[in-house]
Amino acid sequence: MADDGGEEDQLPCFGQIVVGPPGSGKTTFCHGMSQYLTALGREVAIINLDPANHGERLPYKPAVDIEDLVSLEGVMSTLGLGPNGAIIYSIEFLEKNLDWLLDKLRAHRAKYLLFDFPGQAGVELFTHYTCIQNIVQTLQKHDYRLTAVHLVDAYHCSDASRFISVVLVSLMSMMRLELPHVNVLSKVDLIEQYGPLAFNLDFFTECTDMTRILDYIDAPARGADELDRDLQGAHERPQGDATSKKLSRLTREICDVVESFGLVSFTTLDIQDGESVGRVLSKIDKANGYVVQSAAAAAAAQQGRDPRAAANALFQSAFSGNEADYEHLASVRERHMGRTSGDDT
Ligand SMILES: Nc1nc2c(ncn2[C@@H]2O[C@H](COP(=O)(O)OP(=O)(O)OP(=O)(O)O)[C@@H](O)[C@H]2O)c(=O)[nH]1
Repeated sequence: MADDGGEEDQLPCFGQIVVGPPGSGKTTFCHGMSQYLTALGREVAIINLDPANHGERLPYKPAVDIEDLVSLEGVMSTLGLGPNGAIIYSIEFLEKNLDWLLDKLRAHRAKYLLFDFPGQAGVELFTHYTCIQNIVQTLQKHDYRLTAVHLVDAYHCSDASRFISVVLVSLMSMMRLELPHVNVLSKVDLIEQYGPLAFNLDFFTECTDMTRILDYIDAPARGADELDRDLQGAHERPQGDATSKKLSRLTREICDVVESFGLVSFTTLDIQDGESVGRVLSKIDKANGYVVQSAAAAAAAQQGRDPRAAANALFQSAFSGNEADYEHLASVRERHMGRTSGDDT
């Protein structure tokens, strides 16, 4: 069934695996990204692999829906599992029935695919189970060229401990999925609401100097001046107990691990801002090679004056070059952060 190798199976198929913690904006991203891609002239199919996502929770109409294979409510009532256990069971059930998915996808091979993965139970699914890895590897074997898009709510920048945790989860998802990877700080339009950040936004997007954030543990939403005052006061206070010393050593080690891999960095996203979505897409296209394929197609179609190929070629030239990233970060700071960031690094 799955390995028949019809003619359409010979063509590579491009897409995105959208992952991230619960509420990070995955479903909204799939919906917004599909609208953006459609406007660019790409035909899109959204594949809903989150069994908890159905009915009114879904803003888009999925081309393939895991609900047609396994019902979350059915699993919960039949096996007496809670929501997390039922999601894990459902994804493992999908892994065992991958032919079902491959068959469903066959009708959409000519389209650009967006896979909406579950967030609930998401961390366990990556750390303790191999089902998502196996699903992704099988798709790759069938020439699905995918970029993992890992969304993290920008809210986590407002607290040092939380930020270290999400960076670690991002690193882990990069290592476990083994896909081209784009990490995204979502909902950046809300960042000003969380109060002053300890550092400029570039600190959180680049993640190159993680150990500097250690001083801000348990000191959320305070600027550098305020923190300096507190740290001076701390010298006069008795040292913390053995547990907190161990905890702070562990946190330092985690930061060292993240830094020494040198893999994690983020790009920012406001899903309602087309320019912001376009920047994220340009990174995704570079990561999975779509940009190369589409350039070749554009060149081939130029003689035939295919308008879709021309639009894609225009898109590429508009979003090539790293200078644009710096300009974009500056514009995010100006629009959404005002003077809320601290240390001017
Ligand atoms: N302001 C703002 N809100 C956003 C953005 N992206 C998502 N949201 C909101 O964040 C909430 C959660 O978004 P979802 O798309 O449901 O998140 P999810 O990751 O799919 O959630 P789970 O399926 O529970 O894992 C919704 O209320 C969205 O409207 C954004 O860029 N800006």
